[in-house]
Amino acid sequence: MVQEPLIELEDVAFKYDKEWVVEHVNLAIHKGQFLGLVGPNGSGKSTLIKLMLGLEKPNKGHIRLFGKSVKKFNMWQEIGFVSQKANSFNSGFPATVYEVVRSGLVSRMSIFQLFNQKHKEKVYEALKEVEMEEYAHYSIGELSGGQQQRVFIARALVSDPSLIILDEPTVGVDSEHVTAFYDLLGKLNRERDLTLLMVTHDIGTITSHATHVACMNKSVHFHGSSEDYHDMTDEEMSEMYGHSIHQLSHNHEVTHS
Ligand SMILES: Nc1ncnc2c1ncn2[C@@H]1O[C@H](COP(=O)(O)OP(=O)(O)OP(=O)(O)O)[C@@H](O)[C@H]1O
Repeated sequence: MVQEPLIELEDVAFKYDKEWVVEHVNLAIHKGQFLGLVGPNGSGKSTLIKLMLGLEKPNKGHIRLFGKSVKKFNMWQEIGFVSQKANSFNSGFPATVYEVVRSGLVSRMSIFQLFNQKHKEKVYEALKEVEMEEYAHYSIGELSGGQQQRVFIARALVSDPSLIILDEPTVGVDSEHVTAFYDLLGKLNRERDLTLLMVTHDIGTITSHATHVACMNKSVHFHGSSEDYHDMTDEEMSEMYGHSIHQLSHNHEVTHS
């Protein structure tokens, strides 16, 4: 039996005002995939994520999560979200790493439930998965950008989601820690069978970690395996990214002109 996609977009279009920012998007993300969503600035990637999370409503088309229309979807504990703004705490922010991760459990609990020993174990399990156990009692603001993002992955993991969506999570992460961050995501994808959707500008890095790549510029111009993405010609790449971007080399590192 073919499994239903965890996320499915069918001919989705959206505009904030008069101009369409997302057009004719068809995209399916299946269980076990690690999909990198790339595209130039302003190409609609974050908007697409907002549509998937039900934060904006499409003007046209259909969005299904776990086989259900996003309008009726209520299993939000199945979807974790890590944003690019997560790592912006200053050093005085009054929460420990433990408290930040534990807050990921709140949506699962009724207001009458108290945090118990089981919840404590779950928090430590999640911290262990991101190799941040020994930082449990540090203030979140004391940590580096890369460490804070690991804590936010733990916060997303603590409610045992099937899917985590990340919107440019490496913004603010030192370049020497970016690879380790991608390695962690790759490990969670393979060993925990966690499905990942990640918006990123790190075109070179994402293709060596993600199983699939989707490139968008209002609509999706390419969606396939990372291997197929590597096989694209320079002409196909330039066409997709438009004239404001020059391809520097065939490993798909691009720069803006
Ligand atoms: N709240 C909003 N109201 C009006 N227009 C918006 C809003 N948010 C985004 N836009 C516009 O929609 C278009 C798509 O923006 P979006 O942030 O989705 O692109 P993006 O691909 O995520 O960009 P980036 O890579 O720079 O983060 C842009 O032209 C942007 O200016």
